[in-house]
Amino acid sequence: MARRMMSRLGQWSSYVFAVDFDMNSDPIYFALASKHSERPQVFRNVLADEICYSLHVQSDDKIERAKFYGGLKNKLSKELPPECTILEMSTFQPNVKDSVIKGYFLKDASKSSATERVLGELLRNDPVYVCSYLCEGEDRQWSQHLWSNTEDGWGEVLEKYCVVPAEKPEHHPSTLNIINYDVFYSFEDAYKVLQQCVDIIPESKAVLELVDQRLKSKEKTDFPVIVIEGLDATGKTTLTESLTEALGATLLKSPPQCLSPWRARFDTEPPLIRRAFYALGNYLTAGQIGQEARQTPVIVDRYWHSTAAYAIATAVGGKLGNLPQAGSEVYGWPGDLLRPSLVLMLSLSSQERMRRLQVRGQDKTMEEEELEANHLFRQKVEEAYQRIEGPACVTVDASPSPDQVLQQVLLLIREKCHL
Ligand SMILES: Nc1ncnc2c1ncn2[C@@H]1O[C@H](COP(=O)(O)OP(=O)(O)OP(=O)(O)O)[C@@H](O)[C@H]1O
Ligand SMILES: Nc1nc2c(ncn2[C@H]2C[C@H](O)[C@@H](COP(=O)(O)OP(=O)(O)O)O2)c(=O)[nH]1
Repeated sequence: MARRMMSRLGQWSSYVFAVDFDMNSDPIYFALASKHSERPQVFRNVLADEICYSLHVQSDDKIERAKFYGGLKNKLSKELPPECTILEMSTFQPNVKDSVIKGYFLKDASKSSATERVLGELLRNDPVYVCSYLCEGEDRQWSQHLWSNTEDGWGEVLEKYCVVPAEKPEHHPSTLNIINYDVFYSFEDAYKVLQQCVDIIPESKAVLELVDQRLKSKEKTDFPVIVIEGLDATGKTTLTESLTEALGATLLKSPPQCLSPWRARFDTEPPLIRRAFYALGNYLTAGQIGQEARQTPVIVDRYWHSTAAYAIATAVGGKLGNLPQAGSEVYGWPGDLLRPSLVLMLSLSSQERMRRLQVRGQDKTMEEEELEANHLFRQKVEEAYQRIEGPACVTVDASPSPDQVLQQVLLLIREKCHL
């Protein structure tokens, strides 16, 4: 396995390695070469005399890659010495979609053999991991050595490459694998992921059986379909309930009630599997919308915008500016997913939203924790919401009283949906 991954420099000369030393700045980019092209400052300014390792998950099966990578950080944090810093790392071909291999860069200041022992154990037990050792030679040049493991520990150096600085690519590596890894743009693509999970996640079978019985949704609906979107505690539940009453509408939500028994289970899975679950939830809801919109207007509490916005914001590392540009295909609407008549996005100041979260007092979901703790994540979710098209969302100020928000929204619906 290790040989296959790093067999020939030719295969790797087109790859770049990105290491996130700091969440709020660009990664450090470096490449491998057969000889040093210039004195690489690439690490001088970030590494003292630590020993560094790069650890990748290399498998042709994307479910296996997702599962191994999903559990790896936890494993490393538990087993490595505390002086060993674990940094996100991507190996990719600049601007080549689907080319990203995710891994970790370990800066080991522990001055002990514990790190090598843990990595050796990892490589012996799971051949899906590939590990390299980076060091600075006497000539003060950096090189990367692919290590194989043998029964009694680290084996001989398999391949040695020179580490040289690499240009910052046009697109942040985390944007290269969004399609069909973080966001699914067809029923088929999402369905296939859960089909491949049946052996490792038994609950997938029950979800697929429900999805197989879903109602087929039509392109056009007889009555308007209005989706209410927004961050947690912006007032979606309050508004959707009063709106349903005011319009004599049917209230639906995504993921639909029938998936509730499995939601918490899939929330613990890596993005590839979790987002496929939510995508299938949207298709189930679409079938219900199609049926209900024959008799009444339909109000939906979260739908495609939530699925795509949270997935994109979670996938894209680093700064807000790393999000794919507006107009990118990642913000497109799935061609086979029912389109609503109107999507309203409730907008609220952070302070008022936090106040409402506290007042509500419910447990916070993992993503709510993230939204609260991480201003940058929240900004990315809000920005991604705004960039999604087909239809785009219309922003509504949710800070007035519940009744004033309701009146404002009824006016908008009358204007846009002629209700
Ligand atoms: N317009 C409003 N003004 C003041 N408080 C509000 C308003 N709308 C909702 N609230 C209160 O804010 C809290 C959150 O509201 P709600 O549960 O409707 O938000 P939500 O968007 O559905 O949250 P989540 O997405 O996390 O379920 C509740 O305590 C609710 O009573
Ligand atoms: N509904 C929905 N929620 C999603 C999706 N992807 C991520 N989330 C996050 C958003 C929220 O932080 C969290 C809870 O969503 P919610 O639908 O408001 O849950 P609930 O609290 O109403 O049951 O899940 C998604 O695809 N759909």
